[in-house]
Amino acid sequence: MSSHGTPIPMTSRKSGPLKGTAAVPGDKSISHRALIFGAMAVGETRITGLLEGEDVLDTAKAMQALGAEVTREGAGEWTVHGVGVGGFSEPEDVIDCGNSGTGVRLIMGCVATYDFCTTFTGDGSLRKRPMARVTDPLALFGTRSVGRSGGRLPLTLIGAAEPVPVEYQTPMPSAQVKSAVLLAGLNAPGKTVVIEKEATRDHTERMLRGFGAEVVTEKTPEGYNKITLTGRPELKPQEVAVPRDPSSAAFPVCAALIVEGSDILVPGVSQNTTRNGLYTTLVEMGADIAFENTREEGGEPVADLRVKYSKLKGIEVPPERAASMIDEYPILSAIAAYAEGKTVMRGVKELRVKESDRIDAMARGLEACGVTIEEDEDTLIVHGLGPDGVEGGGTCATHLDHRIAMSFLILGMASKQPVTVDDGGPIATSFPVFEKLMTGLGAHVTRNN
Ligand SMILES: O=C(O)C1=C[C@@H](OP(=O)(O)O)[C@@H](O)[C@H](O)C1
Ligand SMILES: C=C(OP(=O)(O)O)C(=O)O
Repeated sequence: MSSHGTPIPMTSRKSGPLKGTAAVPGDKSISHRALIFGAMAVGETRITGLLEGEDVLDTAKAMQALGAEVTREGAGEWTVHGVGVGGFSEPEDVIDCGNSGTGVRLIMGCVATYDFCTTFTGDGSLRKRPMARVTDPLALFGTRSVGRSGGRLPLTLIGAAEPVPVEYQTPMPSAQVKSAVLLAGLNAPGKTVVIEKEATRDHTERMLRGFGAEVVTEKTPEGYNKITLTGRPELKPQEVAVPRDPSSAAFPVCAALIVEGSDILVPGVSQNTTRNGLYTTLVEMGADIAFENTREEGGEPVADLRVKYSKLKGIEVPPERAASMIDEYPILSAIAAYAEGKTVMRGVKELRVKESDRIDAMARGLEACGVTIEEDEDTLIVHGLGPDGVEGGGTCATHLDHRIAMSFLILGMASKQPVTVDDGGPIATSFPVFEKLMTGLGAHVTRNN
């Protein structure tokens, strides 16, 4: 279900060998940022390959509400006439970010250092997610906020009239929190500093440099990342070619690994070390993946992945890898059911505050499909049943979470009984062509009404 629609139950069942090319859509993180930075540049930014998923479309609307001109020119082709740093105007209505944590948290950063008021809301999932992790550091700039208990949406930000620059160490590994602080720092004088203990995706830093801001990343003596941004730059419009999304690529890649006889090509998968933890993990599990034609696309290192059906073995995923594959744990836990032995995922408590509590959602759905799991606050362990051992047959609750929906639909492509999800609608937030793309490879996935 999208923010306001009716649920769309979907079912997948044992599929023939998957063959062909899986060209997944544009990267969600980079798409949000291309629109936001375009809106803050002076002049016309051109974007190609933009992900036209609901999350990103909500960010496009928000940029319009703040005064930028955002136009769709063709499939994935967009232009943004930016207003320059300091140029946003007070939105006339509530900003609805739908299902998107990235959208709402980055846009909170954008408006935090403007002398005006912005009210945010979102769908039933987003209204449950914690926002104090962003409003706390924004308060250091002088921004005030009033939200529901626990800092939940709907929430109003009263921007700082005379912002001061900030130095902040993020208490959890979060690119959204880091980015919110850096974005607020754009309209503050002087240098804003963010320190992160564990490296998280670095698209904000890379792209802001591309738009002409001064952003310096150094290592502290303890080995932490220290990012220093010089405020009030003039951002120059760019041509942004959005690379494909490695988090979406994970679904056809993992499907090919568990569906017998599969052999697919997944072009342009990011090798950015802040994003590619899943691929390292899959290789350790014994996946037959060839990384071909390594090159640069849209400022990101990418490779074409040739993926073949593989006998997987369970492993212990190093906790320090978590940030680089945080959105991929649901699909990893699904295919871990097909491995020999157990797959241990520790240091993953951030999964509990995503679109759903992803540890709980995966645990309950896997159990409904005959898989034994163990969990605690920060851990998920899946006991693999081997390539032919997964029963399936469950109906899995997706809790308005696209990655949970897609993970269970992939699970059902190799299980003995079909797997149903109660609502595949949220898939449109990040991967609107999922069903078409998977069907095109030979997978059996259908809507039930
Ligand atoms: O900055 C981003 O684009 C994102 C950061 C991550 O969230 P956290 O910052 O909450 O870890 C990730 O889960 C999300 O899908 C996208
Ligand atoms: C966590 C995710 O997104 P967001 O936080 O932007 O809602 C995701 O896409 O898996």
